[in-house]
Amino acid sequence: MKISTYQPDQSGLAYSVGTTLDRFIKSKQSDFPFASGELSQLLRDIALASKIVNRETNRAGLSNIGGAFGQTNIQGEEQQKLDIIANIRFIRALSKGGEVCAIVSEEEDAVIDLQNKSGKYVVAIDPLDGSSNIDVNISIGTIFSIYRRKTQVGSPIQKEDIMQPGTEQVASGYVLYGSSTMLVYTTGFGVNGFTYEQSLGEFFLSHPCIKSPEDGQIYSINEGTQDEWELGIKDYIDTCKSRKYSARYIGSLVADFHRNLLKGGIYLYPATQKNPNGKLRLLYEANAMAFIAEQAGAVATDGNRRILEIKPESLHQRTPLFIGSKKMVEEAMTLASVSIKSQ
Ligand SMILES: O=P(O)(O)OC[C@H]1O[C@](O)(COP(=O)(O)O)[C@@H](O)[C@@H]1O
Ligand SMILES: [Mg+2]
Ligand SMILES: [Mg+2]
Repeated sequence: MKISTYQPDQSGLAYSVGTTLDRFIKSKQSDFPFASGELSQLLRDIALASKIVNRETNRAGLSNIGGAFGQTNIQGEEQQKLDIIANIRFIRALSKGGEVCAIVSEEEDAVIDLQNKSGKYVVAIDPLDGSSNIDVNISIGTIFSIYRRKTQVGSPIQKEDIMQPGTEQVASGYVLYGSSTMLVYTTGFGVNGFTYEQSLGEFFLSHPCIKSPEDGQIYSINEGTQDEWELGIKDYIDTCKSRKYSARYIGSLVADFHRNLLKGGIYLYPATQKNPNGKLRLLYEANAMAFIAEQAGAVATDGNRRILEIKPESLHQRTPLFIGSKKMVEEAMTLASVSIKSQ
């Protein structure tokens, strides 16, 4: 009887592509000396909710879940039905999972206190990112930030549990509902991407140890607001154009960020007259992406400082966001500061 010894994947990567998310989370627990499995469970809860939202987005055109919901959120934005559905699905999964004590959501005016006496974690979430693209079958996403609460577990939720700078995140990530569905996250030990295999209902490791190129030739900005940009931003975009860089703007932060993270590029959403503090929200958009960016060797700033160092003052506060390849963001910021000095 012939016996051949199994030759495991020779890629030399710590984790062979094809590892399930579950196994990966389990194996990464060793990164945390005092790990008790709660963060792992929380990541699984987010993955579960994203599978359900993925199903809803895939069939949005078939069922009556496309279109507006007929009410606006605290930011005055018209909520889409899928915004509401995603919000409900994630809140339900996080509350059922039992690891979370409070949730900050783009679609909720106030902090949701889950009355969970044993929950250690606070989650800030953008249940559906890129809402303007929902009904036109363009990539959309979900963005999440995870913090450990600061006050005693079981005690009433305090401001200090919620208003934490991005440097305090224990994990962050996003789900991209695109031509394929991906979950990309970090726990502070690098960035890994998982692709959803619909027929098996599993996320598989497809992009281990993501590193963002230091430089790139892609810029992502809504040029429709260029008359309102600071001089330096205009100069930088003109420089990109003079170098024949590619303009790529999907209008979904998750999708624009993901492309630029892998290929090299910069996403810019500066202050405008309509959004004097920028458009993106610090707690559940900018912080999560900034943590991922920095863990992948990229950069995220509001024009003056690291996004992660901003001390939050209000739940839905906005911030200008310049995020992407190190050399590109640094150059954009240099031009911006030069123009400010010359004014
Ligand atoms: O339409 P604009 O002004 O270019 O803004 C697009 C940006 O706004 C957002 O849609 C805001 O996120 P939401 O869709 O979650 O509100 C980002 O995804 C996107 O990058
Ligand atoms: Mg968003
Ligand atoms: Mg949203």
